[in-house]
Amino acid sequence: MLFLVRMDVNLPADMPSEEGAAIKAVEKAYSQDLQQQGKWRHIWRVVGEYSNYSVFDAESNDELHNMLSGLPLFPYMDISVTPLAKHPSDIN
Ligand SMILES: O=C(O)CC1=CCC(=O)O1
Repeated sequence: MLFLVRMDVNLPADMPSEEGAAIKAVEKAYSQDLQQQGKWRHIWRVVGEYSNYSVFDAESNDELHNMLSGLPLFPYMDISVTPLAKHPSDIN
């Protein structure tokens, strides 16, 4: 099952830069592990925003929730999820 996910990141203004950099490094490793597993199919930066659009391939809502809630930046994110279905005009 494919899901379009938008993540808007809001780090606290008073978070020390070293702490922010450390969380971002762990976030990157977490994301790249899921990408290597084929679970996190796409990640695109939203131009001009600290946001991304991603496509996840999860077997269930619960699996997607576990992946998203495990993000190191999860406490600092607003996340919206759109389930995707096959379009009847898709030739693939
Ligand atoms: O930078 C972002 O959009 C947040 C994020 C998600 C995965 C990652 O590596 O960064």
